[in-house]
Amino acid sequence: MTAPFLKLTDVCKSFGSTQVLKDISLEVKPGEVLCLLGDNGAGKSTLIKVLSGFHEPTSGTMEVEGEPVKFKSPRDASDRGIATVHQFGGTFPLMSIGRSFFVGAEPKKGWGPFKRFDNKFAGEIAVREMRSLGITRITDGNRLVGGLSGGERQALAIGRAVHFGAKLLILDEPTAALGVKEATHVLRIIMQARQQGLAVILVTHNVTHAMKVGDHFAVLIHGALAADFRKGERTREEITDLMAGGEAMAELEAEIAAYETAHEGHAPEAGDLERMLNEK
Ligand SMILES: Nc1ncnc2c1ncn2[C@@H]1O[C@H](COP(=O)(O)OP(=O)(O)OP(=O)(O)O)[C@@H](O)[C@H]1O
Repeated sequence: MTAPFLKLTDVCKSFGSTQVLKDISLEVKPGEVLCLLGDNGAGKSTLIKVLSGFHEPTSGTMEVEGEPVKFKSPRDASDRGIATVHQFGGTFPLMSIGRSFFVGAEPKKGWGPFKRFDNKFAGEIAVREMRSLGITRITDGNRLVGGLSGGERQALAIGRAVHFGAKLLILDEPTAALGVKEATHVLRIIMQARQQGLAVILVTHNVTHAMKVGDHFAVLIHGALAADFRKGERTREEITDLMAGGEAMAELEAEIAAYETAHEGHAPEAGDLERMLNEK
């Protein structure tokens, strides 16, 4: 059996007295897509930030390839092969494709004071990496990133991550702003990354997209892992219900809190509680 690339055990994250992540235990293996699902405010972004070194967990452990890790910065996470791609690809609209691809790691040509950015090389590599992800329409690395479609920008960002040695790709809502065709293309790129043996964490609200590419699913509700299951173990309706259930429970909790505030800290009586539950 393949060993996990990343393993979390009882990871918690609090900000002051607010506990945002509660005892998260999860793993993702090479060549596997883990879909992280959850409603707004469930804790998905916070979990991504913990995984990518922006936040340190308050407690719990993380292991990468079997070794315990403590990320002090995003650099530490990227040094371990964890790359996060955000919704719009995190690329720079006014840069050329080649320059954007190599930001922070610019290839140089010439020597001494004559050293300069090797534009031709950068453009060729960027175009080649995008081509390997199925983007064949882009042949000129001098084109501006701003002129690319949303899907092409995602491909550029993913190609860049792969080129610089990512082993785990974290994709944050990569299809959210895209049309159907572009979204399908991005899903295809995810499948390709998976085939190349990368581990992928796909964060999405879209159950249909998740079901198309996911091998493994984790649903967060109020910062806790409400469900963790593999492909085929739940139907689309069950997954959608789970996510919607989280929302309804949140409303109920808010009603109970409001009741307690209005009744000098007294919890609702059984009858009142039953009425609230029946309204859900
Ligand atoms: N720095 C912080 N300080 C205090 N609370 C925070 C902080 N960051 C996040 N939270 C809270 O943690 C909860 C989870 O937020 P998070 O952004 O992780 O959710 P999410 O699932 O990514 O939501 P969305 O899908 O809307 O982006 C929210 O209630 C949020 O207000």
